[in-house]
Amino acid sequence: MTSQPSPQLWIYDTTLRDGAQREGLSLSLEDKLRIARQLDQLGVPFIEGGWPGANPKDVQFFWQIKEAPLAQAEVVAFCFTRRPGRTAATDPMLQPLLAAGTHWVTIVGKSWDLHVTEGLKTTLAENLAMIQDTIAYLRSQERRVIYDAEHWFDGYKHNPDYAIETLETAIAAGAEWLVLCDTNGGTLPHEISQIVREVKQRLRERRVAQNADFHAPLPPLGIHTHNDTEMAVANAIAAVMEGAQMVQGTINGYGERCGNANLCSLIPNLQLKLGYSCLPPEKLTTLTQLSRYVSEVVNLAPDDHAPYVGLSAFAHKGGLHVSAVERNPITYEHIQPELVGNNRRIVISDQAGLSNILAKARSLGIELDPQDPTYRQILQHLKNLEHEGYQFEAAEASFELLMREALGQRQPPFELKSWQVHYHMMPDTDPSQSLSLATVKLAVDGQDILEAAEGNGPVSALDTALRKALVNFYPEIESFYLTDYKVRILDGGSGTSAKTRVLIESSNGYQRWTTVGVSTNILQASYQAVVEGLEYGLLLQHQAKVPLTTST
Ligand SMILES: CC(=O)SCCNC(=O)CCNC(=O)[C@H](O)C(C)(C)COP(=O)(O)OP(=O)(O)OC[C@H]1O[C@@H](n2cnc3c(N)ncnc32)[C@H](O)[C@@H]1OP(=O)(O)O
Ligand SMILES: CC(=O)C(=O)O
Repeated sequence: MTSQPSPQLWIYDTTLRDGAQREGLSLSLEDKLRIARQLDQLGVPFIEGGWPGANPKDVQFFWQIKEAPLAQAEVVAFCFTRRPGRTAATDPMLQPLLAAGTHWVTIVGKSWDLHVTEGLKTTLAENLAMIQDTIAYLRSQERRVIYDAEHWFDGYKHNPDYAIETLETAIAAGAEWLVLCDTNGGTLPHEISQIVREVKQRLRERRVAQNADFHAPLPPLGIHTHNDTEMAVANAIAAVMEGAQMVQGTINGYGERCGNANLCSLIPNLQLKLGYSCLPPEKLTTLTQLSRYVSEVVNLAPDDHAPYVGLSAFAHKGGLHVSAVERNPITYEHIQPELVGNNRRIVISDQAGLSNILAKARSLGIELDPQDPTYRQILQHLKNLEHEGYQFEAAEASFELLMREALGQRQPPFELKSWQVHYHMMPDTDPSQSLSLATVKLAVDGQDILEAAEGNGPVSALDTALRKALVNFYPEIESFYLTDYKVRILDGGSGTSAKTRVLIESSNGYQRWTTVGVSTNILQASYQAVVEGLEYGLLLQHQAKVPLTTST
């Protein structure tokens, strides 16, 4: 039996145009070029680069792409129809569009009569003329045209005959794709299905009415959805199930208001669940990397809980889940994480069972004997510490140290004898000018060291004093730095004597690790997290990471 080839869908990415309409997201020219090249590598066939003429950056983007073309993707330039009362050939917006020099252009036009009369302040007939004139002019200039029917679904609900007429006009003028847009994002999947079905039927019926062949091909339909009802992905899928062949969306769902259809969810849904061909399968495995790359470039924290590509998308925390996943991953995973370039993670917390400990140990390179009572003891110790306020799911470095200690394989690089911090604040002075002084007394290999350092806060003074004391013994400490410092009050009801949790993220420039400290004294909690951060960094750096072994 021969298998059917997967039906092809055309992915149209609009991260660089509609994605950039998200509040709080701003792309430089360099950012746009970098993202375009990554999308090209991913195998996305259409990349909407921007609106040439709307701003200088978008004009430059297309120049740069002309200088150094992409490997495979079509870069598309976006624009609206000519304005009322002009001709396309003389409309100032269409000249920069042509100057962008792309093969494909996308023209957005009005479908909703209300928008024509209220938004454009023109007549329904003039709107049809704007669509016709603009597309025909661009065709005469040898451009291929994708027609974005703005507010399609709202327009169709209010005045279906007029909405259909706008599409007929776009077809007659030479549009090669008709993209139905849920611009306000308020449509639900069942409405999308019904309207797309009706549109196909009505376009065919009009052909018959015009004595044309009912079966003669119509331009294929596309879908462009917004997420105002959290339905953008579902709505795009509903349209595809009714025959839409182009799917517009953005990486990580960035976009105006609540965003656009998230391609990082949509593509795997279409390809892995519904059997459509969107990207080469080997490219799909780079989707997670691309999602994180784009969030890095746009400087927005990645959504850890994003389906498919989020850090937690395949993270297992509950002991029962981990136990089952260890036996067979499909028990709690809907796909293999590797298919989208993600990976399984086991989270350590008070929700853990022995399976979490064993799995975490394995990820550290140790095969444990499940019968060894030490692991039950580690689990109990972990649960007791979490009860006191520790949080190990965010501090895996501290958990590894805890596990090494329980296995008798922790070798602290120094012994603390004592430490003190003084905070010096003069009345009426700028707090940023105040100074803290820390002194630490340590022993390394039996040698006592006394060191002091100043800092603009007590934690920074303590951190600096520790480093000064240790740097002669461990010069690599100079490459360590703190990348994040988070404080959480655990029992606010206790006022100033509340218990505090401090999480510290450290880095050596190419690895990051997080440690935790808990105390009623914020300095003690910070000290604990700082010291474990230094110890873990040394463990990594020295490769003194002696493989752990079972103690039995
Ligand atoms: C659904 C979408 O996401 S569409 C894309 C929306 N994206 C953006 O708007 C971002 C880029 N936009 C811009 O930089 C600017 O808005 C520009 C350069 C396009 C236009 O700027 P301006 O000329 O100052 O106009 P403004 O932003 O106030 O928009 C209103 C004008 O657009 C016209 N207009 C709106 N939609 C259309 C359309 N589909 N076809 C033709 N003209 C339109 C209005 O009639 C109005 O024209 P008027 O000022 O002559 O009455
Ligand atoms: C074209 C577009 O971005 C929209 O209608 O939402």
